Amino acid sequence: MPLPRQAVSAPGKVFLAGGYLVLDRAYTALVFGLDARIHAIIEPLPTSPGVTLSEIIVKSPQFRDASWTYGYRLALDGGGIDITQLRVDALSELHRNPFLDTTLSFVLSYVATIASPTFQPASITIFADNDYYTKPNSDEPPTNAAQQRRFFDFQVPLWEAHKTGLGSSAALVTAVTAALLVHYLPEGSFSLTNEADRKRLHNLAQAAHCAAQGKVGSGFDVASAVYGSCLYRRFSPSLLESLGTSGSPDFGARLKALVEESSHASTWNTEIKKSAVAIPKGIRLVMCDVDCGSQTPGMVKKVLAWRKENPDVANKLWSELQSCNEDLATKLKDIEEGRLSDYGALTSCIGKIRSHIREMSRLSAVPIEPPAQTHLLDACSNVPGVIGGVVPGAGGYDAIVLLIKDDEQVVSELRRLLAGWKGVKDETDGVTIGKVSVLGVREEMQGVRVENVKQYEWET
Ligand SMILES: Nc1ncnc2c1ncn2[C@@H]1O[C@H](COP(=O)(O)OP(=O)(O)OP(=O)(O)O)[C@@H](O)[C@H]1O
Ligand SMILES: C[C@@](O)(CCOP(=O)(O)O)CC(=O)O
Repeated sequence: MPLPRQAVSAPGKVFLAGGYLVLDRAYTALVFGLDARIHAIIEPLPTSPGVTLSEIIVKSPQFRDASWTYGYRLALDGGGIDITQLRVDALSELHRNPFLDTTLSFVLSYVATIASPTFQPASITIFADNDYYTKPNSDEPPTNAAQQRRFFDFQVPLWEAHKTGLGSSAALVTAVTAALLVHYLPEGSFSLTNEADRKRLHNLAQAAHCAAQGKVGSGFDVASAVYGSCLYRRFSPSLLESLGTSGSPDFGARLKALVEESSHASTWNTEIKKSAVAIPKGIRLVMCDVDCGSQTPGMVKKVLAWRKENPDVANKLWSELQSCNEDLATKLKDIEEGRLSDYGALTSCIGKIRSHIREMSRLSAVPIEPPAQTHLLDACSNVPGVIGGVVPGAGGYDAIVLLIKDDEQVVSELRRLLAGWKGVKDETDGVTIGKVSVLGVREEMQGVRVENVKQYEWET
């Protein structure tokens, strides 16, 4: 019997408070899932009668040249499943997508340890909600049918698309991992609504995402893709140290132990508190995309080097920032649960967070909240109904996030302000921020979920 066509989706994120601090387990992050999701639809790949293929095809139809064909086979010495990207014809170029090939090799290696290591060929289609990438000429009304579809046709290759920083790779890895598990694990042995199974998904997606990135970050983006909005404390990076690379002897067994936490050494100490976060009724998040962009890895390195050289100053500043961040989470919950009604308390809390972040920027000489973003945040904060805003995550010139009264009038006022926004040139680093646009996304509490596959029928 052929396996059914199934779909899952995972949310993007906005990192409201705790950037950099969260790299150290002593601190936490306040992360919100967004209603912009990455969808993965998986189905058997039809083959001619009598033909056996070991092939998985992944397509991203919103982009040009975005089709990846993989062959798979059992590696020697328990090394898991080897994945090889195949050239579909002699003339086509091979465009690698490390997030896909690493995810395939990790998930199939894991499945092979608990089910049959022979996999039926499959096809996976990826759709990303439009706000993950800046729309070309987004101020102009869509001109053709392709651009009016639910999933916009960006008409460029993926590497030319401008990301808006919503965590596309983490949502992609999480959605594809979940789709493969739902498809290949024996019926009844995995469900996205079962807590223990979500944990397995989290562990596997974190391991694959870190391997694809070639570094172990805090993992907040994969955690929010799996669990949605949460207060997050990272796992110890040493957990992943002994995993080794896919294909190395006994990789499959080590991966299984890590995913299933079968020993003390492979038990994840991640903390996810969903009950500690809320965006109260009457308030919403708004993201404004700044068409510029920063180099997060370089910024992280510099901030960490500054902290290492100045531990006393840095730790004092980080403790103060942590308590402001905790205060913000508490105040949001207090409003949500009726213990506080004054949004002014949130405004002052956000003001304190920003002033600590600017101090960290100054001391580390890293443009976390650079003057151009200060100018933008201040102007937005003066719009009636805007409670306050920050540079999310690593900061820089990527985007800003605002907490506002949940009222269309406030969004319209913001759009009016930003339509004529002229960034000032930053004297320190010479950067002028480009166009700023309000994205359509807002917060969402729910993490990864199964989707009704019928909704994509007219897209594929
Ligand atoms: N729609 C898609 N289809 C296939 N692969 C995608 C898609 N969107 C993103 N990716 C993969 O994710 C990579 C982008 O990941 P990266 O970590 O650089 O960005 P991000 O996660 O969106 O950024 P940020 O952490 O700033 O939010 C792409 O190069 C590609 O490999
Ligand atoms: C700086 C850091 O704390 C956050 C980076 O966040 P973002 O990719 O800018 O959303 C790094 C990390 O947590 O891995």
